[in-house]
Amino acid sequence: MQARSPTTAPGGGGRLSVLQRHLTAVPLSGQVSSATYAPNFCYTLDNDLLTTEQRQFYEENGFLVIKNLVSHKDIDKFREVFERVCKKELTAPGMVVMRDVAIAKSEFVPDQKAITKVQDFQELPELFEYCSLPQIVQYVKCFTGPNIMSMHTMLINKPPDAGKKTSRHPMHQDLHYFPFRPADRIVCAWTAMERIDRSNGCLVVLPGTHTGELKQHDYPEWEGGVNKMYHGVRDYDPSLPRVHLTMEKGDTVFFHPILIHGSGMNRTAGFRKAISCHYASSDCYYIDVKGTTQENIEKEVIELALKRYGVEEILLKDAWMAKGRLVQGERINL
Ligand SMILES: CCCC(=O)SCCNC(=O)CCNC(=O)[C@H](O)C(C)(C)COP(=O)(O)OP(=O)(O)OC[C@H]1O[C@@H](n2cnc3c(N)ncnc32)[C@H](O)[C@@H]1OP(=O)(O)O
Ligand SMILES: Nc1ncnc2c1ncn2[C@@H]1O[C@H](COP(=O)(O)OP(=O)(O)OP(=O)(O)O)[C@@H](O)[C@H]1O
Ligand SMILES: O=C(O)CCC(=O)C(=O)O
Ligand SMILES: [Fe+2]
Ligand SMILES: [Mg+2]
Repeated sequence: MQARSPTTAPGGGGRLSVLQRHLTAVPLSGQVSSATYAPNFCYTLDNDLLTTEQRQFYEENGFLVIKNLVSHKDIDKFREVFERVCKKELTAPGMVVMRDVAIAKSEFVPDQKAITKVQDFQELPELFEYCSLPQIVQYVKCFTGPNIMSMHTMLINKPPDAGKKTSRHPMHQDLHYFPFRPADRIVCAWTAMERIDRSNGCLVVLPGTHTGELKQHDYPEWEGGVNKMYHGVRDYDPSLPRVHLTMEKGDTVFFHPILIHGSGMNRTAGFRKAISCHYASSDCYYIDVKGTTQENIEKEVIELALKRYGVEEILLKDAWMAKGRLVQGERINL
């Protein structure tokens, strides 16, 4: 097992509580020397899986790519299930099948290929299997701790751009959608279902932005239209370095919910596929987003719930409470 050496936390300020937490840190199994403590780590928890270098990388950058984590066999299975969902051979309560706005608002008769994403598949065991894969969950635990809930599930099928650049996903922070905290105990696992690079719209991240605050999000002013609820960060420093994550089939990136990220347009003829799950520690607690920057997304979710299910008087947190599922450990608050 590797010894954890102290490292410098990014961002600087606001680390007092983190420090206090680590002053009472438990030594890692088998070792009692001070080298086993990680006094300045706050975005990762002590664990037996990540190397010091991997922990340090996530602490500083807010993401970590693990190569070849999901087998091609599993991915091929998820792809087949997705195709059956598109053909309406499979369905599940709460699952949302979404078309790209350019297709949804055109005269084009949509076939199965018109689907841009399937969301909330927590009741479809054939896809939810992804969220329970032991090799994913063991990494998730390094960020959330042992009580793990899946909160948000997506299979993204980024279509060939219809010419209006609507296949892009604007730069955003996932925490904008989440009425639960603390942010550091939330993590997304996102697995490439094929080779993904700049040509088909890979993930683009602004390393280190996870140390910042949740920012105001609105619809970007894009001429060609924007997909429903694809809010973007109103303003971020455009001079910040961006990293394009080229990934091979099965590679998985774990990232922090405050990390600013998006994805580019798909310039190829293929449908770029990725599957993802956002996890949170069940120790997280719900917050009231009234009076915060998240009020605008709550309003849209409430409107949609009314339109789709006829439900009134719900809060953003009620929607999340309904779709969260325990993956490991004990369900505590969420
Ligand atoms: C960490 C989380 C990050 C994220 O998840 S960000 C993205 C979150 N986005 C969502 O959750 C949206 C999920 N999608 C949906 O709820 C539905 O697909 C959506 C957009 C409401 C459409 O619902 P359906 O009833 O299935 O579709 P429909 O064909 O009957 O159309 C109803 C009205 O909606 C419009 N629509 C359909 N797809 C759209 C799209 N992609 N973007 C914008 N508008 C869209 C459609 O044109 C129609 O509008 P109208 O009523 O004719 O004015
Ligand atoms: N005009 C724009 N306004 C807002 N966001 C944009 C704009 N153009 C691109 N983006 C967003 O920036 C991110 C990455 O875009 P970027 O231009 O770096 O990559 P790309 O379009 O995939 O590839 P390339 O740079 O090779 O054209 C995506 O999230 C995309 O949605
Ligand atoms: O383009 C993608 O696959 C990522 C989309 C994304 O970041 C999101 O849905 O939150
Ligand atoms: Fe995102
Ligand atoms: Mg571009």
